[in-house]
Amino acid sequence: MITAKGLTKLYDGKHGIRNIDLYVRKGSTFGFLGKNGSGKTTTIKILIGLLKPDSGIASVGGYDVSSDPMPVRRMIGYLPETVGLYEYLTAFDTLDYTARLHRIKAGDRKERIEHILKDLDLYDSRNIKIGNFSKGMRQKLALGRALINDPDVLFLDEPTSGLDPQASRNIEALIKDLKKEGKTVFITSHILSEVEKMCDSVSILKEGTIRASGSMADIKAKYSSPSILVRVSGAPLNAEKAAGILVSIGAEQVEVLDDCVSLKTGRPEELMPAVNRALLEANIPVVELKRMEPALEDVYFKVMEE
Ligand SMILES: Nc1ncnc2c1ncn2[C@@H]1O[C@H](COP(=O)(O)OP(=O)(O)OP(=O)(O)O)[C@@H](O)[C@H]1O
Repeated sequence: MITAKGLTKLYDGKHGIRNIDLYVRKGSTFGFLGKNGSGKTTTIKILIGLLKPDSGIASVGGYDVSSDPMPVRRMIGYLPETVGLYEYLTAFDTLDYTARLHRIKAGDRKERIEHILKDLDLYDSRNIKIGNFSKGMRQKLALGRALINDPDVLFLDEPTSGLDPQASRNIEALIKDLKKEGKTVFITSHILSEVEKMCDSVSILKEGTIRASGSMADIKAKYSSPSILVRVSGAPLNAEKAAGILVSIGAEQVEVLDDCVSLKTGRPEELMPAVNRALLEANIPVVELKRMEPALEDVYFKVMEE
């Protein structure tokens, strides 16, 4: 649905993006990760036709973004990183204004706007001026604006940035619903736990180039490994003691976390009986012993270190 080949855009011969290749499957949710200034917004702006690349090609829904921008514009919705809303307009009028810009017919406009306001849980606030809206309400309304033309593809630049946990969770749920409706969603975010829950695949940018890409499962398998978590009683002394014992039986990357010891291993099932046995022999009571899956955060920091 979204493809990019060799996208390069340098602002001053140095900063920007270099040779970006992307592929986002129709109906999937894609996470685009990277530090501040790594080039996420630049890439999004090129993909939606707001910025011309120095070289490379991008297409959305099979249409070349540079040479065929109109069908691309019709099929996309964009939530910018910085949301600009008119403070003196109401929520309804904000969406009405955007609907008119999209030339949505007068007869369809009211129904479409009300449908979106209900979906976003903003219907009761439809006649309130934006100047009185909280940050979470503004973000939801901006998302509503991006949805007004019922786009097949959504580009969301940091959709939950600066929101409280409840507002973030609401946006997250909305994004999951969009995926269920079959929409393709391209998200940038610094909140890795959210990306992990929402996205099917990710690319990680560093200094303008992609350093890692793949499905969530593939990228975790490539850049991280599962771990074993052992909770012992009698912490902290026993936890420290347990860590020493685990190192002595050949465990790697052993870490003490309060009353738990974590160790990374590519073969947790094989190692778990040996861990249990060694701690029992040392008279350290094991309260819990379980396999932990790698987190996207582990992958991200590993890629950043390389
Ligand atoms: N209009 C511009 N003129 C000059 N340099 C720019 C411009 N826009 C972006 N840059 C530079 O290009 C690089 C990439 O910026 P970009 O905004 O794409 O990063 P980002 O990953 O979206 O960052 P953030 O996470 O902070 O939003 C940065 O070094 C930035 O300073």
